[in-house]
Amino acid sequence: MNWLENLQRSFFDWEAMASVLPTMLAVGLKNTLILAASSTVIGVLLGMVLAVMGISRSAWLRIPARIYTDIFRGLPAILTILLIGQGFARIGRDIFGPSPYPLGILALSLIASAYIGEIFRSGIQSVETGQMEACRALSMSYGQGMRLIVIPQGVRRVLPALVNQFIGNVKDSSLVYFLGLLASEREIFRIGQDQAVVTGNLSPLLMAGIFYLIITVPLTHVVNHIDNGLRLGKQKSGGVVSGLVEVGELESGEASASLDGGAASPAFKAGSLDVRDLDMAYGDLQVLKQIRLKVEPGTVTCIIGPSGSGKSTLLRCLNRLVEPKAGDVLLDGESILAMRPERLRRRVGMVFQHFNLFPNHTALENVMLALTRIKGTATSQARRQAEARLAEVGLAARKDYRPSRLSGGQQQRVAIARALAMDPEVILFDEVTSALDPELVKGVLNLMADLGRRGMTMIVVTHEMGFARKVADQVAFMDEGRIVEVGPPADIFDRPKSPRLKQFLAEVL
Ligand SMILES: Nc1ncnc2c1ncn2[C@@H]1O[C@H](COP(=O)(O)OP(=O)(O)OP(=O)(O)O)[C@@H](O)[C@H]1O
Repeated sequence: MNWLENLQRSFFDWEAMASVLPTMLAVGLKNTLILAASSTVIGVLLGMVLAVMGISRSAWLRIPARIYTDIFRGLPAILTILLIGQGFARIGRDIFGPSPYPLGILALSLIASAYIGEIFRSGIQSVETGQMEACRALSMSYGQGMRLIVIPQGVRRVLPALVNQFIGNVKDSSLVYFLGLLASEREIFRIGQDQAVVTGNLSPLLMAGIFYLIITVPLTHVVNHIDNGLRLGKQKSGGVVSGLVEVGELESGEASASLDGGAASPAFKAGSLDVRDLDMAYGDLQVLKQIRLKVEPGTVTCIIGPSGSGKSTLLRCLNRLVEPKAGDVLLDGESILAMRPERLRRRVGMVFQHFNLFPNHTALENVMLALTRIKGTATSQARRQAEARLAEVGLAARKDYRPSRLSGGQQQRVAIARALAMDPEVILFDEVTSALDPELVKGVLNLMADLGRRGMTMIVVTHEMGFARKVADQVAFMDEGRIVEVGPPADIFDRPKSPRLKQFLAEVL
């Protein structure tokens, strides 16, 4: 039993614990939190700068950020603290007085920023490229897209990792004691250690350990909570759609509602397009060759063809998500190459295969965002317009849902409402049903057919031959970067001329 008593005296000397408790609370806890919080705040600010430098296209920014990160992540924390705290002690005393805190905080911040910069950088780079594409298609500049969508999304994703970094700073703050703390500025560890010398046992240090756990354990639970919250999103409206059956029912009901509502809706200010000898290459790979295509106002043009024939690339040239190498495209007689891309994209909207909705915004916010931020529409008016657009696509009741709570078909209809809200003259649809479950395809195609009937100029890259035959005014067949045949659907599907189109139809029909 002797060893048990020994252990008890070493670790559980209640009197020693009770005597150290008030100092621990009043001095240690306060100072530890000051050290950890200030170094985390400075670390976050520096880290954000490092992250932006780290993803910059300029090597002059990227390389210094890399070197900084390698140094401060590679050195042991205690070495950095001693080098900064003692190396700059003289200057520190002249500027800040006798307290070693400012230099300690600086050292902790430099270390933290190297980690936080990497956390931010990976967060920002983990945002899908489609998000930036959607921003650009909504006529945002690169800077606006980064500021409004990509960086906030990246930062949200790494919030849990940032809380972990704060926990790291709480623990690393104990190293500042190596710089020799004033009595009034001792942090948790130093108080525990000093008192352990007085009492001759480890109980005050165990107490210090308990204090660290009191700070860090609840924080790890906060991390989990934040993580869950961010993943699920906040549900603003009352009803939560659950179960496949319900989603399926809503899908068909809402789709037909959109058709009914559509008939009464006003016509669009449809534009014309004239594609003239367009060439485009990715490096040495010639992807578009001498493309010529005329699109009359208020008509639907479907582009069909085998995979890799250049359909998507042609579409992307039309709103300059990629730049053609030669040729021109006239929008209502005006060269799109002479326009600012952002200006062009207000007039030529786009809907993507993978929707590219902004996941941290509700359906309504997705539709409103470009109106308020890019077009400068007043919030109340933008809200009314966005609600009307969502009603048009049959999703008025889902306006407060985030994309993750919507079915694929509903998400795609929100994406169509988002494109419509900009009042474009032309909308480009890039295989918008390819990523949908078969039972959801019909609702989206019905909506598109409805838009076509109401006079929207639409260019639709599609594998849905039934849709092309029924809805298109003209169908263009592409192969190996060329438009091989173009004409009314009846000619293309029933009287194909070229052997290549005949072969393609034989394969897909
Ligand atoms: N960003 C890119 N960089 C390099 N090559 C690319 C890029 N995007 C597409 N390509 C190439 O350009 C060619 C045309 O691609 P595109 O996506 O336009 O074809 P598609 O007809 O739309 O095909 P799919 O029906 O499979 O989507 C393909 O050979 C493709 O590999």
